[in-house]
Amino acid sequence: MQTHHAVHPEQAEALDTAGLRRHFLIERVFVPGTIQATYTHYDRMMVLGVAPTAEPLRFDSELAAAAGVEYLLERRELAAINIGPGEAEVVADGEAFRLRPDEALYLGRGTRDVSFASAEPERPARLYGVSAPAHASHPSRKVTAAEASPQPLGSIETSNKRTINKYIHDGLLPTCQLMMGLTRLEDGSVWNTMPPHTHDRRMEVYLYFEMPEDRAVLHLMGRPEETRHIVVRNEQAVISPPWSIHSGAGTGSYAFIWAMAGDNQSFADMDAVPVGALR
Ligand SMILES: O=C[C@H](O)[C@@H](O)CC(=O)C(=O)O
Ligand SMILES: [Zn+2]
Repeated sequence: MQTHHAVHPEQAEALDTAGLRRHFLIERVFVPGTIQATYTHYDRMMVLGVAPTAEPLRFDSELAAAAGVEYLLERRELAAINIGPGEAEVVADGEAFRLRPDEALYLGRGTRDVSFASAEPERPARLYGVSAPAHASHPSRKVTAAEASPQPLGSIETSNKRTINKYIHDGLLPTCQLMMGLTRLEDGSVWNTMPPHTHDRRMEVYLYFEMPEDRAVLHLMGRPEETRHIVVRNEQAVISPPWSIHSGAGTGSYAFIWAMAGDNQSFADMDAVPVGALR
């Protein structure tokens, strides 16, 4: 398990490229046949890359130990989206969920025994998950792509034509903290979240994916008046501290999964930053 501590903006502004990458980039989210875990001290959000091959995978005791409990979800909730290519079979306390690519799963606090399998090991599933502390137990459930109410956003003129899908949010199902969605850019569109925003009340993590190996996203972070960039490649995640913008331009199109935890669950609670205010 990797640990990422919380960084003050004054420290971040003094970092070089390697330092920014060490603190904010999760370089290897998926390793076939394993569960990769990153513990962040931003709202204690955990980032999980679950990549079952022939054998089902379970959370090991190291993860529960990191949270100081007997089993990982004893005092936590979890949300995950299957990024494919194959279907996933998740069994949570005896309840089976089959997830096609672009389907999500929410597991409530108190879910003790969870196993993740690929329905066809030669076409494995990969589940990208986030977990945050939870004060109450809400029902576990699957969320389909249609339920995520795809919403078109942006335009060709501003190179940001994309569809935002909201999978985990309070309009659809109750969670304690977690919000999660998937935004997919159209061919030829490269910008996400420009004009950018901050939301000091919630941290956010982006997983960039659906990119060929030679593609990159120049992810923008930092206080609006002190921006920096991190070059992010396929299936890498980047942590956005509460004081930071989180935006990016790709050398081609891509998709990204955004996930948040913190003080409120109102998607519209953002502090917009006009382009003219960026430095
Ligand atoms: O706080 C919300 C997030 O930053 C994302 O939802 C932004 C996003 O999906 C997009 O602009 O496409
Ligand atoms: Zn945001």
